[in-house]
Amino acid sequence: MISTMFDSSKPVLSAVASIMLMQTVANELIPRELLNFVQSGLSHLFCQSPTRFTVVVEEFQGMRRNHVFEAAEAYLGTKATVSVERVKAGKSEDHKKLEFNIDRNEEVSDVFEGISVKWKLICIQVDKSRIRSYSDDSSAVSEIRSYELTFHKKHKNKIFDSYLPYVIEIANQMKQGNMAIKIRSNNEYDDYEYKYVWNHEPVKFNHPMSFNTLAIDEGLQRDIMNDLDKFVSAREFYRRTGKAWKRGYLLYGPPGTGKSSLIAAMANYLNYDIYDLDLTNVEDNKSLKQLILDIPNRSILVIEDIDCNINLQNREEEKEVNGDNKVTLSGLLNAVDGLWSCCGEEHIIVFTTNHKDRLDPALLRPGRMDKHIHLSYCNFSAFKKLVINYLCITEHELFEKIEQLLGQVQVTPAEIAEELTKDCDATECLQDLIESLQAKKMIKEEMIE
Ligand SMILES: Nc1ncnc2c1ncn2[C@@H]1O[C@H](COP(=O)(O)OP(=O)(O)OP(=O)(O)O)[C@@H](O)[C@H]1O
Ligand SMILES: [Mg+2]
Repeated sequence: MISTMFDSSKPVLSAVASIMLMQTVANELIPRELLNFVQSGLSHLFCQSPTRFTVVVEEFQGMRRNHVFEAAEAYLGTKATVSVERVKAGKSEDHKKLEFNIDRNEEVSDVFEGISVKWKLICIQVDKSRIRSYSDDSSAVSEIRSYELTFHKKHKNKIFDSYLPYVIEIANQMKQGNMAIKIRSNNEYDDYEYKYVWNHEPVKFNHPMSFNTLAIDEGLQRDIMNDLDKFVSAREFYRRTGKAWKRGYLLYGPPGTGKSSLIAAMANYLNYDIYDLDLTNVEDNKSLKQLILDIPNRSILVIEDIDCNINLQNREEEKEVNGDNKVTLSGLLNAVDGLWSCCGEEHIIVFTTNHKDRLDPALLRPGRMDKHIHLSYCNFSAFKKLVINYLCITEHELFEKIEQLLGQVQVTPAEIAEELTKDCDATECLQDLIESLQAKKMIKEEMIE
């Protein structure tokens, strides 16, 4: 709840006298905590300058936490470390970084588009037995907290229309950035609904793959990263054009070329949660719709091996083959295209396949998946990246030979990674790799003959 207080311009003597008299009476009759609360409000009212305007942001709206309070708390935490002398620090298991909060009665100054504002955390101690408790547990609040935001009253509109929304937006971004990535899959059977749902307890996504460790062609990597950057900063574009803020990627290529690794790198780069959809656990199109609707903003929906996961190849036949009770390709396309056009924001959809040629043309049509990314066999630039990751070297006399062989045989990054993880020194690893590449080359030559 945000409430506002106008400043009184003139402290009036008689008013003060009345207050003193009331105070004496009140001391006798009113609980001390409530009195403190009233006193603090009154003194504030009389001491402020006539040009100031104050917005009070209370921690609770009825029984619920106030989102503006939470946003202010997160936003001011970062400001506090530079502008006040005492902060509170904390970190929970779900968070990647430390979080800071300002302490009670601390003031934090901020400047927004040339407007100076002041925030203050007001805490009123109360006896738990005398107030309605905000939570059931024994650590129920024993103080009433609120932030007071004070500024020149001529900036009232700007503060309401731009500054407070800005604080909320920044707090949201910080919250997203600080949350550890989670992965969910639809492998939890709901005994009441008789179907699989997203597992309630998400698993922490600890995959270390990043764009620094992913070994793909440098140009391709730059292109993908630019595409992701453009996507996340395009809120205004999507709003203006009325398009759903989502982007679809089709990753295709042989096994072991890094499709799943690229998904992990994307999730780590964007800090998005992963929703790994197993189509074999989806009963019908209706369940699919529900699963997709349940995916929150800033998530990546992954459907791996789309070609062999389910019979999605031929839409003409799908009615006869699947009837109405199964997931069909059009059901999938409608769920992805239709639903997300009206619900949610910042969704990325990734399909992977080893056989792009087996996919229904409806999936490949321009505009369906925004970007088709071909992950292929290892070239020399990708190899050098793998060597840096696995052997921590950037140069070696055997590189020339390897570069030559990589131009002659097809080998996946996964196969090279396997050679480089052998328990031996760099030279031995590279020699073993050369031998295996030469063996591949011989097999290839024999097949041609
Ligand atoms: N481009 C790559 N960069 C770094 N490591 C890679 C790359 N490709 C594969 N690897 C290594 O090989 C392993 C398997 O790769 P990954 O699972 O990403 O392949 P995939 O293309 O998804 O294969 P599949 O088609 O079988 O699902 C990874 O765990 C990683 O160690
Ligand atoms: Mg994979």
